[in-house]
Amino acid sequence: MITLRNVSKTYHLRGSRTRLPFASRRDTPPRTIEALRNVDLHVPQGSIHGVIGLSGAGKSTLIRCVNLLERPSCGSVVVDGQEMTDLTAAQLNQARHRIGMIFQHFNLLTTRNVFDNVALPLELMGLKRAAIRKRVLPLLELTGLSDKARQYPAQLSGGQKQRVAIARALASEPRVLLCDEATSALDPQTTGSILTLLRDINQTLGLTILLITHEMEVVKSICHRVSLISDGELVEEADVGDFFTAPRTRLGREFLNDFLQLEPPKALVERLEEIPGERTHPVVRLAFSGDAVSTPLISRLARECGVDVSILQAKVESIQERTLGLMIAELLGSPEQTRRAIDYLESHDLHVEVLGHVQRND
Ligand SMILES: Nc1ncnc2c1ncn2[C@@H]1O[C@H](COP(=O)(O)OP(=O)(O)OP(=O)(O)O)[C@@H](O)[C@H]1O
Repeated sequence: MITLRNVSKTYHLRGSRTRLPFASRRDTPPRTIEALRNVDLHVPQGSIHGVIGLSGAGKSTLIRCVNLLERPSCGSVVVDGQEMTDLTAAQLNQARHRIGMIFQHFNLLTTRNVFDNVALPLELMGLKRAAIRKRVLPLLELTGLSDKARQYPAQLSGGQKQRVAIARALASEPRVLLCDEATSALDPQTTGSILTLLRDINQTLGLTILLITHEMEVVKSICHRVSLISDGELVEEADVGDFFTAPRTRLGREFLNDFLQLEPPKALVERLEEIPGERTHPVVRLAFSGDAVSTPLISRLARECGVDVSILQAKVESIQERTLGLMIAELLGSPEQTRRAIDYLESHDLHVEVLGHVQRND
């Protein structure tokens, strides 16, 4: 439904030279910022795809390139089979009816009530008042705003404002919804209700959703797939369950550890050595899902490999329909025994990451 191929975006900072003395302008190259570099992304129809990254990584630029609010410097943007970069201004206007967008700060018109905010895109499309009513009323129902139709944005909570924005984005019956940090201004409970609404819309209307966020909670709650953006490049892409089990990049692991708060104790981290020695034992991070969650693997590990397991931290997370177990543990035994223990865990589909090795105290 959305395909970006080799998309780059460079901003040229105009005016950065005009403040310089005239004689030096010629010798000072214009400053440029490469906000996106060679981005490839495919979001299939009906899926929810999250792009997560730190501030300044290029998330907003990326999502704005999809509906050409930002025109890419090069590359191809195909939405619903249409190459967006080839369209004339009038064609682009038409194409944007098929691409709804919501924003962090809602962008509602303060002088219009809820009904009229939702009606706005339909008025711009030239629909008659009766046809507009026919579209708007079910949308107010869908977003839980039927009793707020005559209220103005100033009379609404943040969550209600975002519901209005969602209803407005859906008014032109888009095939795609772009969400630009849609829950970042909301408290956790309201965030939850907006995410539930987005998931319902995705399921009932089959709407394809591309969202950008810096919150792992958003990715965990509703996304099917996730991409990680860093310095304008997509550095990792995975199914959400796989990403939470075993992120492949250092940045991915940092996001996950921050979110799960699952780190070995600080005193232990200070003693961690990279290279194993004769008298060290490994500290491991284990991630397991599916059958492994309910299997007594740790006691079997002790029985079958002869190692003791000292659990430092453990957690069970629900990632949509999947249960994910996470643990940080020391494997206590000889180098041969702990090697066998890691092989045993991997053969039972656990993801094992050796965080380092600590000297034995005995
Ligand atoms: N209109 C612009 N002109 C010049 N530089 C820009 C413009 N918009 C964004 N940038 C720069 O491009 C880079 C990526 O910005 P972008 O807003 O896409 O990041 P982001 O990941 O959305 O950040 P945040 O989460 O803080 O909003 C940054 O270095 C930013 O300063």
